[in-house]
Amino acid sequence: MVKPTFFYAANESPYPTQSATATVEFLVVENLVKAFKRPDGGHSVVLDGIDLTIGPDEYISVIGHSGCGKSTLLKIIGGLEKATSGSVRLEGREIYKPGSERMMVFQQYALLPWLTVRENIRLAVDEVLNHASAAEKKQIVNEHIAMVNLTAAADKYPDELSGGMKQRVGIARALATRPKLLLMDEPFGALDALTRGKLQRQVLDIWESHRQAVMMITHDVDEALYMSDRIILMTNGPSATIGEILEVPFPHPRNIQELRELPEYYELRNHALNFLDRHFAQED
Ligand SMILES: Nc1ncnc2c1ncn2[C@@H]1O[C@H](COP(=O)(O)OP(=O)(O)OP(=O)(O)O)[C@@H](O)[C@H]1O
Repeated sequence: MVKPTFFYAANESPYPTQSATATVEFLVVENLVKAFKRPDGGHSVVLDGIDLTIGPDEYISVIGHSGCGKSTLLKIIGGLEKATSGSVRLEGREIYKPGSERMMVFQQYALLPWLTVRENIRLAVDEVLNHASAAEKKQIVNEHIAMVNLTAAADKYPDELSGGMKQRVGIARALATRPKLLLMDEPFGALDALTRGKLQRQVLDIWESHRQAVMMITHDVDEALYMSDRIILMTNGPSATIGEILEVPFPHPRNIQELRELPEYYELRNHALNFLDRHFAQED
């Protein structure tokens, strides 16, 4: 795929406009269309021709204006929603229902309130890693509780936890089942700036040491630049598609303060913000 040069004339953008090809094909989305039935009997086309290829250890962010279809795309990849046409293949196999190799983390934590932190994570591990021994499962649960710094809160119930702690449980729960693909829908969206920064760092630490494919929806360009390898910029709905894909060339592990010193960081940031402004203006 085309590498950004960072300095280009306005009409000579080096960024691809429709599709991206990762070096190794892991997840392949091809000509994906999603239409919802309207109450008047007609159809609203939400996603119109999404083409995307993601590698097995890539961190991808998806950005676009509210309502353009980001969550719908994530749900189709998660198997929670069916495509109207087109295909989604994971390691060559068509996706048509949820599967344990794909785990989702939502903005609202979706924890079971009558179970403790440990029990919430254990339940998911029991469901997915059913061939592991009891001792192995216990170790996996403890390891993931420690990864997100929740050992001291392991026996607390969700309503005894802060929002950031609940989100850490949701992330630990998803990671503990060892999915090949982690799908996160605005995972830090409900958190205050300080908690958000800490949790972004924790998720990056985990990902940098246990690489897997991640697809994360965010509204925050800085978050996308800090965390991901590529940023998918969606056009506005209806009939949204991929407008551009930005490659983020900074090596991991990343340091947010160092990134903020780089002119390239601001080139990419401005490019993404200008893309969003342009599309917002078109909608008006
Ligand atoms: N089950 C459904 N039935 C009908 N329309 C739906 C359904 N789910 C989503 N939509 C519509 O599809 C469009 C895209 O919704 P979606 O939630 O995917 O957008 P989004 O980009 O994730 O938005 P946001 O950033 O606000 O979360 C919206 O117009 C929404 O109303």
